[in-house]
Amino acid sequence: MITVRAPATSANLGSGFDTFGAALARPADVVTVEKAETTSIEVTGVGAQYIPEDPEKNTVGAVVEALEAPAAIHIDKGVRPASGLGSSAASAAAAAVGLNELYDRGYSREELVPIAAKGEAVVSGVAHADNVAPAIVGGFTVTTPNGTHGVETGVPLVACLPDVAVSTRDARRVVPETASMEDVVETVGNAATLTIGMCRSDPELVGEGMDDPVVTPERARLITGYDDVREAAFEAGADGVTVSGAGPTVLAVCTESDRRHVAAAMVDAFANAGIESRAYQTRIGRGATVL
Ligand SMILES: Nc1ncnc2c1ncn2[C@@H]1O[C@H](COP(=O)(O)OP(=O)(O)O)[C@@H](O)[C@H]1O
Ligand SMILES: N[C@@H](CCOP(=O)(O)O)C(=O)O
Repeated sequence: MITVRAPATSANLGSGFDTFGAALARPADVVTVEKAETTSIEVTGVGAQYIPEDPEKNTVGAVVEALEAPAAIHIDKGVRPASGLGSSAASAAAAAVGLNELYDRGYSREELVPIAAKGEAVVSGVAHADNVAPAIVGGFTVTTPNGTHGVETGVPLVACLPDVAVSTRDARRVVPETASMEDVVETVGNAATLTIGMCRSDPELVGEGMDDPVVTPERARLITGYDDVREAAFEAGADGVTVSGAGPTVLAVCTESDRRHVAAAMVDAFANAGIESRAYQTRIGRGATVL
């Protein structure tokens, strides 16, 4: 029997749609896998009532199939589903790492990324790998069809999760199909700035590179109170604010000394908009860990 903890993740980080991702030090899913003749899945924890135990519908089922690794699987959810915090990816990433070891398949962490991404196609229709990559590899990751590259960093973050659900499948429908050259140039500049910021563990530079004129404005419309929460976070000292993944979590980057104030300001702003929320005071952390 093998138990793996895989972290929540924040994808896109504004300027890196379907490409950038960051592992969060908390929260996380804990997945236990044990060899079995046929696959069974049991889910407990946060939002378990909304998660299918049918292997055809759960993200870990696609991983079992890809690795040809039938197992009795227990998922203890720490990452709420439909959160924008890579909930579906956390389970898939933990299962990929656990089953690879259980069946001695010999894949490297980077090689497990496209395998775990097959689970994302089950829930959102697209095998986007920007959540599973940091959940498996850790740190800040850049994932393209050529593979995943990551850097370790401990940049402080606040992930403020409002008490509403946004499904990634629905939120992908509002993504524009085209962008102007002006917007492309701005996005490339911001993405490059953010990447240098991550390499230097510099929250100010990361925040400067988080803006995106194409996808985020459309996604933000799906989150009641977004503009006020963003403004409140900046007033409390945040260096950058964006939608985490497909939302509804709002992600802020800041210095460690400002993190508590930023978290409180974001929760207050959501409350003023009539929405309860929970702010995770966290940082960029490690990928999946075998316990
Ligand atoms: N192991 C799993 N963990 C979380 N959600 C899962 C899992 N398997 C299937 N799902 C489904 O995936 C959807 C949540 O995924 P998604 O919309 O991508 O949100 P998130 O941003 O939290 O990953 C829900 O409909 C949920 O039932
Ligand atoms: N790039 C994807 C990321 C979805 O992240 P999630 O945490 O909301 O599942 C997208 O933006 O659709």
